[in-house]
Amino acid sequence: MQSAVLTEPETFEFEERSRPDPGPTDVLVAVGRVGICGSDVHYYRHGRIGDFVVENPLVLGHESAGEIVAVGADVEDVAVGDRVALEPGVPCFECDACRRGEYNLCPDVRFMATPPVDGAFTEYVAWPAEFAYPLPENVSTQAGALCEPLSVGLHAARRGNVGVGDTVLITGGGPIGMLAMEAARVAGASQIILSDVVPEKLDRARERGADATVDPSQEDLAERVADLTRDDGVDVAIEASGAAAAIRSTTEVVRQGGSVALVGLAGEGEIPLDTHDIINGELDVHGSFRFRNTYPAAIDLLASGDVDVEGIIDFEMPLSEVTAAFERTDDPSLVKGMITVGD
Ligand SMILES: NC(=O)c1ccc[n+]([C@@H]2O[C@H](COP(=O)([O-])OP(=O)(O)OC[C@H]3O[C@@H](n4cnc5c(N)ncnc54)[C@H](O)[C@@H]3O)[C@@H](O)[C@H]2O)c1
Ligand SMILES: C[C@@H](O)[C@H](N)C(=O)O
Repeated sequence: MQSAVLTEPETFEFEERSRPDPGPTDVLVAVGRVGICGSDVHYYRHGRIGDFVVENPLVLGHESAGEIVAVGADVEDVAVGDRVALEPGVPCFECDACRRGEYNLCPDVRFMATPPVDGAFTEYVAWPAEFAYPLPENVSTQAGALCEPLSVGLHAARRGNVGVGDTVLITGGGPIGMLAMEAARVAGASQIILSDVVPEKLDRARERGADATVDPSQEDLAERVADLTRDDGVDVAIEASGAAAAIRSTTEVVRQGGSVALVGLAGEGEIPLDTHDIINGELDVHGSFRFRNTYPAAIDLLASGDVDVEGIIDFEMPLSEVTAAFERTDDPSLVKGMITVGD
């Protein structure tokens, strides 16, 4: 099978590898679609994300879906021919985090496209059947692949305790912010404000249902939020930009007793937050790391049509053009690129 392998920064090489053999509890999936995530682009450009360093050739891509072509001897719940979305993080099931049910926090998680675990820019992937979720007929393979960033959004909305009638500010209109918006809406938010510094992202957010948008490079975010909320502040802020200024602003724009979900990763880990705002206002500030128990909900929401993920896709390109596709993601007006593998 053909695999696109990152051999050094900004270099994909195509390698002919043998198809993996599924273990007894695995499925073998013919990959159909793989989204390009910001972390893939970061590994491509820099060869590392923090402590995760690409020391050996690595297959990127962790937003994937495809069709099962073989199953291990002990697999019962899925079958050859099923189209499935692959949840990319497989935890150990033994550590304290796993036992608490917080399997996204498992220190031994094997997460696709995170060194040294290969991802899905390849023709076939063998993956535990438990982490392969069948897609109903009306959910496309593209949408199946985007269950992954949708899951990040769903987890953020859960971590931020978004509830019925809430006003929610989402900072950042990349794929995570756009899909956090979908998640906030289905969690019951009645007013969603999205901020970004790229005008096309703001247009896109309004087209996708944002009630108001703010460009913090052109106007004062806290003032706009005050205007939009009768000086109250938002109930929940979901930070999905990773920009230091946006992270800092979260505690200023949330109402007393409101909550903040921090998703975006800043280049620098330490960002000053106003602890007086947090203490005096009894703000709940939550980290939101990847996701847990979201794929079934994501697929149900896609099948019912309650959320849209396909509308964030700007382009699809074949695996053979993976380098050009990665280069194209530099355009800040684009939200999501996708790789087509196979037919
Ligand atoms: N916590 C997690 O589990 C998790 C998972 C996936 C991604 N992330 C992180 O979430 C963030 C968003 O991911 P993405 O893929 O959507 O990234 P992205 O880079 O595509 O989107 C970020 C958006 O933020 C905008 N932005 C920049 N400065 C801003 C500001 N001051 N105010 C508002 N918006 C601003 C950018 O224009 C861009 O549209 C990244 O930091 C990423 O590393 C975290
Ligand atoms: C969660 C996933 O999308 C993210 N890029 C990560 O590697 O953590």
